[in-house]
Amino acid sequence: MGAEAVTHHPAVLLVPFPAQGHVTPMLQLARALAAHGVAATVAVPDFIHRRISAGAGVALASIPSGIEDDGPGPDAAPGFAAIVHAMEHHMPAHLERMLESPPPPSRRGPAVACVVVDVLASWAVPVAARCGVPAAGFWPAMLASYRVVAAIPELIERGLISESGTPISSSESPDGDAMIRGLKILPAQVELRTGELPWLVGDPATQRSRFAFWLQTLHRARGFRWVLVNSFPGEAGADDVVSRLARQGPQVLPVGPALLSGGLSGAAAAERTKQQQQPPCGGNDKNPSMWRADSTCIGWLDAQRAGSVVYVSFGSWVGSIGPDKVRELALGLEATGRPFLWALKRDPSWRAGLPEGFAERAAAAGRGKVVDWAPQEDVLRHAAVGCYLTHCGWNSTLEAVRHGVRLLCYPVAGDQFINCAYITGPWGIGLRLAAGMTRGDVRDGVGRVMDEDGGEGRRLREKVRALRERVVAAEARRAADRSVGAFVDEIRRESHPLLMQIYSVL
Ligand SMILES: O=c1ccn([C@@H]2O[C@H](COP(=O)(O)OP(=O)(O)O[C@H]3O[C@H](CO)[C@@H](O)[C@H](O)[C@H]3O)[C@@H](O)[C@H]2O)c(=O)[nH]1
Repeated sequence: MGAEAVTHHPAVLLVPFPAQGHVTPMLQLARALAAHGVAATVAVPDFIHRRISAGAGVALASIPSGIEDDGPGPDAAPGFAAIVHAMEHHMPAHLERMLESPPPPSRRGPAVACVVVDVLASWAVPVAARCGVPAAGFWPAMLASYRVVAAIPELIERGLISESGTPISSSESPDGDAMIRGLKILPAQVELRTGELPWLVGDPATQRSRFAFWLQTLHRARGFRWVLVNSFPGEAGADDVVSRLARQGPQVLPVGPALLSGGLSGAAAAERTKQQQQPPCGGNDKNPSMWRADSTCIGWLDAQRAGSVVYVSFGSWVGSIGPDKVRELALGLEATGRPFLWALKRDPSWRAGLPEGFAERAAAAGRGKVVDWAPQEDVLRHAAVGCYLTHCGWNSTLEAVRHGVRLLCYPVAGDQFINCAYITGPWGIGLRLAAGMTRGDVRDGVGRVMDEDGGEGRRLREKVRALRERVVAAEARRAADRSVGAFVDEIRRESHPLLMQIYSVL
């Protein structure tokens, strides 16, 4: 059987975790790889495949998941347990068939030189190993949060957490909220409590199962030759973290600014950098969204004063903060007297807390707008937006930095506490709301972030603009581009004409 000649364009199959905050950066990574001559295919579960397009230069493949598509809005997204079940029990056989089936001659594609697996989609690592294809990890979040997860064995060994991930009280911290700073896992100026570790989500049973998920992920991550991280040089302590991790295992390659530039290299990146240095409102990057964004948002923003609007969103994949907090947030927004745009899922667990007639009242007064799903990148680049009240998801954080928007943080789960610690600590680009969030906290927090007279708001704005300059700077982009290039060179060297083949269309 004569295999079709393998060109010098190695084929890479990318497998994201199926949530918006993971699919978006994986598509950006695919574009960055394509810009380096890679034939990139992103393989997503069927229920996502139906909703998105990959963009020029990148192919999209569908993996049957066994998950029913329940509806058009973000409220219909499957939960963590359903996703894990599909990933562990339904999708592996399909991926294996994809990697192993000899394609018909008419649909033959190039050999798969590498499978790039979202660290949270570690189910694909054993599949790649069975098929003899090397695996690289992709961490779509900050390097620091990767480091905290990678430190789980150390945290257990030092007695800070139990074998099931629960924080342990000690004489130094009787409440069990010991600072992990002393372990130098994070830079000294970043404060994270053990109660804010990424697996402590939900009730104790959920926390234990999340921790078991992480242990399994860490075990499988040993199969990675490289880990590509969606970080950037402005991340305090990043160099130290990279060298610590390199001593432990896979080569860590920070590729963040390349993703921010949408996968451009060379002259194109330089041109984009010039555009980015214009005031916000300039760019035109598409954020491939799983749901249709409310098209009236931008017109509404056009009618608001520059820097006057509070944008509120808790991302795509965060459990509800509960009706009481939603209510306090709504009343707090009203109490600010400022216009607001709130992306709030139609899911009853989020909407139940809204005071009766809240959205209608705000709309009638021309003061506020509540939508299911906003065109977030376009919103954040709009001159009317002066503050983003955020859950601190990593993509949202990057997007706010990219467009120079100050943050008011209400982290809810996972890596969001770590991101928040950077935002409010070393970067100084936002403030944090108290966990007990009352309407007064919201009113005062928004007031402080947007205050121009007292200086606090001005200081935050200067800091976010300075960070933005560092992140979009040509040198930062070149560094990320070099990381992507080095990775592509390695897989190009290692790829072999007789490696497995995949369907070119799948
Ligand atoms: O109305 C909306 C709301 C969100 N978005 C987009 O959705 C993405 C949300 O991503 P992110 O801010 O990272 O939040 P999540 O989707 O909740 O992401 C999950 O994955 C991230 C990456 O691992 C983690 O940092 C988060 O904590 C985790 O909740 C961003 O690109 C937003 O622009 C919209 O387009 N419209």
